[in-house]
Amino acid sequence: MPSTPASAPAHRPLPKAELHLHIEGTLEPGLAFTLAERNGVTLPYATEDELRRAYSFSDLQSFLNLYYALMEVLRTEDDFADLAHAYLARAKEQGVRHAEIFFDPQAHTSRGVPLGTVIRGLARALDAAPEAYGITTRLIMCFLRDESAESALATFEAARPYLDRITAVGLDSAEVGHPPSKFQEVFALAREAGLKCVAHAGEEGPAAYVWEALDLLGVDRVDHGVRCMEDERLVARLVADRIPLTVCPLSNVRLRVVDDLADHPLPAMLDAGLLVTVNSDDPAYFGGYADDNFTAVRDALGLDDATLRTLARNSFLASFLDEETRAAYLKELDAC
Ligand SMILES: Nc1ncnc2[nH]cnc12
Ligand SMILES: [Zn+2]
Repeated sequence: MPSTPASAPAHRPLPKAELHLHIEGTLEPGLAFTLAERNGVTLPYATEDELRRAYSFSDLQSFLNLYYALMEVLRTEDDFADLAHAYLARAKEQGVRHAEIFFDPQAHTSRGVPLGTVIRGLARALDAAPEAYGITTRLIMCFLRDESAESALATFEAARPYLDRITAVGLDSAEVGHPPSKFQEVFALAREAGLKCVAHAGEEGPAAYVWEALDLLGVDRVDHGVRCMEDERLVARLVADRIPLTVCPLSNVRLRVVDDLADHPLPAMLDAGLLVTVNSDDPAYFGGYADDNFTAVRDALGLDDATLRTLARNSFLASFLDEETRAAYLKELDAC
């Protein structure tokens, strides 16, 4: 059972950017019960402990089933603002200076929660973040790949009034059987609108999906991407084009993408020259936030301080920050 750290790391964490973080995946059991009570929702678990005992996953789908079910408690603008505030407070303790945050609009609109409620609630917390937590943020709107291409297109059209709040579009949810090619049209529209593009690819799905994300969706970053290591030509392409990969080590263990953290391909990915970053994915479910992932790979893989610094540096290099802010964060890292 995951044990979410109750307090800040004992050491002083390196300044870093979090680039792969689903805001809905930061819903801790305590907040889930608070919101359930506030909104008159009955959860199918009697206590927080009972809920935590459900956090034992056999694959991505088994996690997604619980992830979508718990979203039932998120109903109002205040709920989304509280969720984001809770994440930002944790992120600050973990040395996160910049966060590029995914949200899943279709998982809310399909339950009758208007898109504007989701975006306004999140935006309220993110607008307060520089002053309240010393964290800059961006929002990334993800399409659920196990929903239809038409649903993604309708979601993008509904989001047009809010595009000034959105930096990029992404692609997540159940990967196998839902290749990036299914979403070519909506990604083309997003690029036309000036948005950046990212996609989950090569988590459970094959290296071929990473090729499609690059060639058909024109992604600026690949989320997860660990299975690129099965295709030498693909690794060469990712290295040559300096395409960042947002790797999530604790997630990969919990969702059985790797058997054990000690077997994680992260060191081989770094050795291959890939622009790798370390991130937390759904930290409430996978047992750790950003710095917990850094600490876990340090301990399991024997990474030295220089390598951890490279990972922190990569996180800023791979971000969608403007050059001036990026340079300021890199300077802060160098001085740390
Ligand atoms: N690890 C993951 N992979 C795909 N979709 C997700 N949605 C939330 N977490 C995810
Ligand atoms: Zn993810």
